[in-house]
Amino acid sequence: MQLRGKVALVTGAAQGLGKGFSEAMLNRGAKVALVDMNESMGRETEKELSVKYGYDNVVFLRCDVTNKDQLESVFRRTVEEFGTLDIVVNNAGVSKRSHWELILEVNLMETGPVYSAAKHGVVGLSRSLGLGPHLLQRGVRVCALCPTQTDTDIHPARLQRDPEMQKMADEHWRLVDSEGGLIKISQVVDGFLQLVEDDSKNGAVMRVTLQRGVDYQPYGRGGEGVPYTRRAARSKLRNTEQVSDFFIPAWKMFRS
Ligand SMILES: NC(=O)C1=CN([C@@H]2O[C@H](COP(=O)(O)OP(=O)(O)OC[C@H]3O[C@@H](n4cnc5c(N)ncnc54)[C@H](O)[C@@H]3O)[C@@H](O)[C@H]2O)C=CC1
Ligand SMILES: CCCCCC(=O)CC\C=C/C=C/C=C/[C@@H](O)[C@@H](O)CCCC(=O)O
Repeated sequence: MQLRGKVALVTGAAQGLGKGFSEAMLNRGAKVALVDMNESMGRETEKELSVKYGYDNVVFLRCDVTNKDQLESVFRRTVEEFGTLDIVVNNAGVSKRSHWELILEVNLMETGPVYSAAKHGVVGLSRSLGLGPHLLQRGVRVCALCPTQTDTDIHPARLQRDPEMQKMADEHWRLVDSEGGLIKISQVVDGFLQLVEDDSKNGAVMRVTLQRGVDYQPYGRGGEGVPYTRRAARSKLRNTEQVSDFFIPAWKMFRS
């Protein structure tokens, strides 16, 4: 997909990876709706990117993605603002204090596993949507991008106000060091652009790591997903057994 003239909606776009993805698409001639719950940082980013890429090409829309009404509204407003919507980047993720403190209050030890379980859910959902027949038939691709530890504010560097938090932050940084440090946002953005621009990638799960750079998570088959073509979409509708690795067992059970 050529990005020039396309319209994208990016959640969590005020900073970090979301801002990086937004800027990369603007740089290639797309228009971007920056969606974020952090109004002050969102406005700052809107101003910065508007000055660089044109006021007509960038808009900030405040939204907490956990609020269904707000989320529906930003989709509507993006189309009102730019006339259409081609790309959605579901990037918003919990960051820093509010969520960390909430989770820590509940149970310090649960933080890692809960985060990891939630992210596995996103991968499963993306593959299921991408490889299923319904979106494919409409020409919609869905992919997941899994970067390793990246240099953004999500890391608990500043949680050093009490000893427990300090301990957790130390453990976190030990893990990061053992993996060779943080990867740069620009390296993840390079992977992101490949995923968006290459129409043959659908249901794919891209990894970006220090060790291997950009590669794809292999699955039983179709690790890089299934190329989108109208023919593939039609054949998928005829042969539902090909739908996805996740869907197949349930489908077989249902038929027997
Ligand atoms: N930085 C890293 O090492 C990695 C990050 N990720 C994921 O990438 C995504 C982006 O992370 P970073 O850029 O590192 O984080 P970040 O903390 O730098 O930025 C996250 C942005 O999302 C926004 N946000 C959070 N909750 C929101 C909500 N409910 N509604 C709207 N906006 C919300 C925040 O205001 C912030 O602007 C997250 O989903 C994260 O889990 C994945 C792998 C590695
Ligand atoms: C203690 C819980 C921390 C949870 C929040 C974060 O740290 C934010 C960072 C988000 C995701 C980090 C993912 C890291 C993955 C690496 O462990 C993994 O990519 C290493 C893979 C190495 C390889 O396969 O070559």
